[in-house]
Amino acid sequence: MGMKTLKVIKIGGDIIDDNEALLGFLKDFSNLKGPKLLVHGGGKSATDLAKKMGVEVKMIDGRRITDVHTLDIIVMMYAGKINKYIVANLQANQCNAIGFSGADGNSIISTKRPTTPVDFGFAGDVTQVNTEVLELLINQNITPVFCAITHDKNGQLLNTNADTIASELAIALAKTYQTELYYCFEKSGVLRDINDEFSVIESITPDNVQELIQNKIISDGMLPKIKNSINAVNHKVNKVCIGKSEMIFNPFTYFTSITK
Ligand SMILES: Nc1ncnc2c1ncn2[C@@H]1O[C@H](COP(=O)(O)OP(=O)(O)O)[C@@H](O)[C@H]1O
Ligand SMILES: CC(=O)N[C@@H](CCC(=O)OP(=O)(O)O)C(=O)O
Repeated sequence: MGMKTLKVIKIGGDIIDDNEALLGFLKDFSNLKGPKLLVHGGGKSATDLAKKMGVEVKMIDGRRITDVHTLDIIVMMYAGKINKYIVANLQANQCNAIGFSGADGNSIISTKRPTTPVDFGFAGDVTQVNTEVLELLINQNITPVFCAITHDKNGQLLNTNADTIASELAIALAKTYQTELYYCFEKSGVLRDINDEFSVIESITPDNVQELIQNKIISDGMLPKIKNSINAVNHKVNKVCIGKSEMIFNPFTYFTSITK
């Protein structure tokens, strides 16, 4: 008997910010058959709240510099408000879901990033993913919903980019399932010209990615997505797609495919 297919789906700041879009997505997601896992960001909501609270926001290469005040804000926003709202609305659609940070079930352990060349503060690089609890749930048709928070096993919560959470989970679960990784965001894929929705790059490989980064076609928030996509295809993830969430539900949608 072959392995079951697991879909790991990541949604980002733009869809989370738009309540109607988010509820529409959660309805479609609930109707998806088969094993699935959802990862959400929420960077935009965290930035808005930080500004309201007078906490300075700094991002470098699509990653947040997380000082002690920012850490409080992101834990409240990601593991609290957003995660519980998503789980409640999956329940409203008869999708039995359970919310996770990396501390829950000891599922994702990380270490604080080295402070050179850039000090990102309380940001964690993933060192270990434990899938036992996740597999128990998934096999009972319960859907894990992850926020972008990990822990260091010494009581410290750390901020980890949501794109990285998604790829690390997809890679770790690839030993049990055929995994497919979907990065959903507001554009139709990786665009050759950021202002032209029709300029979707169909396929990106480890061979042509460097050129796209050097030519600044890929920048900002697309950098973590692409780096994590390449890492995933290099570690037995069967399929990696970047585009609008429609790509999961409608076979006629354009998107960018990352392949080996
Ligand atoms: N070539 C590109 N194609 C599409 N988006 C790009 C590209 N280069 C940079 N970007 C930027 O990356 C952003 C997506 O990253 P981010 O804002 O972190 O999204 P999310 O919150 O969904 O992870 C886009 O909104 C866009 O501004
Ligand atoms: C370290 C780091 O950058 N963490 C991210 C985690 C949230 C995230 O990735 O949100 P989006 O997917 O909506 O961008 C941040 O705080 O912005």
